[in-house]
Formats: sequence, C-alpha cells, structure tokens
Amino acid sequence: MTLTPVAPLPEHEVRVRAPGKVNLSLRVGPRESDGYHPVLTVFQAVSVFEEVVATPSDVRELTVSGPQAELVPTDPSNLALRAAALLAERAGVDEGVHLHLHKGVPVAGGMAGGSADAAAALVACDTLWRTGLGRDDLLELAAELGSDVPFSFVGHTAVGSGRGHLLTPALSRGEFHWAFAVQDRGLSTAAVYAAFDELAAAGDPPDPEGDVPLMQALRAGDPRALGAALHNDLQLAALELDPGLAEPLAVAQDAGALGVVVSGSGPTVAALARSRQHALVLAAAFTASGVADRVLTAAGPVSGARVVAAD
Ligand SMILES: C[C@@](CO)(OP(=O)(O)O)[C@H](O)COP(=O)(O)OP(=O)(O)OC[C@H]1O[C@@H](n2ccc(N)nc2=O)[C@H](O)[C@@H]1O
Ligand SMILES: Nc1ncnc2c1ncn2[C@@H]1O[C@H](COP(=O)(O)OP(=O)(O)O)[C@@H](O)[C@H]1O
Repeated sequence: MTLTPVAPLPEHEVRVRAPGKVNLSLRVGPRESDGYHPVLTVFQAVSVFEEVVATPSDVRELTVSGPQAELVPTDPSNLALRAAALLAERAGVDEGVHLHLHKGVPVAGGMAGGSADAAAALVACDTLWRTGLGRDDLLELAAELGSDVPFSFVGHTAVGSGRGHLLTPALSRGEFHWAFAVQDRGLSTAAVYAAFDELAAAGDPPDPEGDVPLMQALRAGDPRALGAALHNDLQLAALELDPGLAEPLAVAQDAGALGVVVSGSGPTVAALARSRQHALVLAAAFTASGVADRVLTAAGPVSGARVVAAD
C-alpha cells in the first residue's frame, strides 16, 4: 500500500461575516483642515454580506472571490490586510494569516464593502491569534482603518458623527426591505467628497434637527415615514460625476418605492420597499429597465461583524 502525502490541515479556521450598509441620512459639513468632512449620518446595516475566512499561514496573504473580485486589490493596500497588520502591531503578535474574502457587497459602491472586510478581518484575526484585546480596543483600531469601519464592526442602526466613526446606537423597530441597483463602474469616495466641495463651497455644519422625523420613523418601525425621510447630501455630487444615476432613481420612484437615495458616495442606488415582496418588484423594475448591472434585495437592520464558525 502506498500512502499519498496530504497537506497538513490548518490548525484552525475562523469564518466571520460582516454586513454592507446604507446611509439612511448623510449630512455633510465643510471640509476641515485634516482633509475630512464632519458628517452626521444614520447607518443601517443590511443583509448583504462579506465573508472573511482566516487560516494560519507563515505570511500575510489574501485571496478574493465573488462578483467584482477582480476589482479588489490583493496587495498590502487591501483594507483586510491592513486590518491584520494593524492588529498584529498593536497586539504585539508576530503571526501570519491567510485571509480569503468572499465579496457580496458591491466594490466601490457606497455600501462599505471594504470597511466590512476590515472589520471582519479584525474580528477573525483577533479570534485566531487570541490577542486578548477588548471590544473597545478593536473599535479604536477600526476607526484608524477608515471612517466606516467602526460601523461595520457594530452593525444594527447607529448615528455616526465626527468622520462618521463616532457611533451612538439608534432605536429601530422591525425590519425594512430594500432593493439595490448596483453598477459595475465604481465611484471614488474621495472624488465624490471633492465634487461636494465644489458644489457646496461654504456650507453649514450638519444639523441634527434635520433627522428628527427619520429617527421617529425608525422608532415607530414605519417604512412609509422612513422613505419620506431618506436624505443624502452627497447625492448631487455623485450625480454630477455619474449623471446616469438619475435613471435608477427615477425607475424606483415609478415602481412605487417608499423612498430612493444614492447609498453613501454611490453609485449604488437604494430603494426602500413596502415589504419583502415589494423589494422583489423594485428589483425586477431595475432589471427590466436595464438601469443596473446587478440588482440585490436585502433587509435591515442586521448585526455587525460576527464569527459564524471557528474550529
Ligand atoms: C461616504 C461614506 C458614508 O458612510 O461611505 P462610502 O460611500 O464610502 O461607503 C463615508 O463617509 C466614507 O467613509 P470611508 O469609505 O470609510 O472613507 P475613508 O476611507 O475614511 O476616507 C476616504 C476619503 O473620503 C473622504 N472623506 C471620508 C470621510 C469623511 N467624513 N470626510 C471625507 O472627506 C476623504 O477624502 C478621505 O480621504
Ligand atoms: N477589501 C476591499 N474590498 C474592496 N475594495 C477595497 C478593499 N480594500 C481596499 N479597497 C479599495 O477601496 C475602494 C473602495 O472600496 P469599497 O469599500 O468597496 O467602496 P465604498 O468606499 O464606496 O463603500 C476600492 O475601489 C478598492 O480600490
């Protein structure tokens, strides 16, 4: 009998899921000296997920699968690898890791897919390496990686201030249903903020009073009121850079969406539905009119980055 050598199994594997987001409201003030804009935003995490699988390795390396995988950098600029490197440095760990990203969230779509990968990688490596850091330490690292990363970490519904990284949980009742019109062409977040500067040269700081009806709608679990309260100060800038976005916005309105908004810096367009069934109707309208390269339906809110399996 001959024995075929088999590759040793990894000591263990940690699988983490993290959600994409939609900004129910995004209010932006004038750019500050650090190059960032003060924002007031209400985030909702939605059931479009990134999955990150971490396995032990001698080096830090990354593979990617899923729609648009070819658009994702696999060099050290990838946010998931940056998260692993930052965690290793701060926890004083000298370990490698193989990270596999399975992307469900659109790339450069305004739904924080890269931020979800970073939050998931922090949780996965922390579990794999047993760093002993607490949740607050991980949240601090998250904020260093990007303005949206802390929200990907905590999920649910939250108000973001500062760069969007200072979070306060928000009360929200029930489930909201969405259809998303996804584009293959992405929009750079930095470019959209720059276009915003040109359109709103000397704007006012974001005003929290503007979101009172939205917060009431969330507390009441009232999708109709939420639809009427959706708001995005970056929408005009996104439309300026990508005028074609007017089409999915109009299609969703015609198909009876309760509200429709560009998600974050775009170009994904988010349409709020009356029900799960109605979200499928809105998605079908996007597809039939040819205004999206891909459509997604989802519900929110959902939790932030979570270990789903570890051995
Ligand atoms: C617009 C929003 C809304 O949630 O999300 P996305 O559409 O990118 O998902 C966020 O503000 C994006 O957050 P994130 O994508 O994490 O941005 P970062 O990596 O921190 O910053 C990228 C660039 O965006 C600009 N930026 C970002 C955040 C902010 N409050 N002001 C800014 O001006 C800066 O030019 C910065 O260099
Ligand atoms: N793990 C990652 N997934 C996707 N994009 C990443 C990742 N790491 C770095 N990037 C870079 O960040 C850009 C924006 O990422 P993404 O988070 O998908 O979009 P958005 O900021 O619009 O939500 C991408 O175009 C890509 O160049």
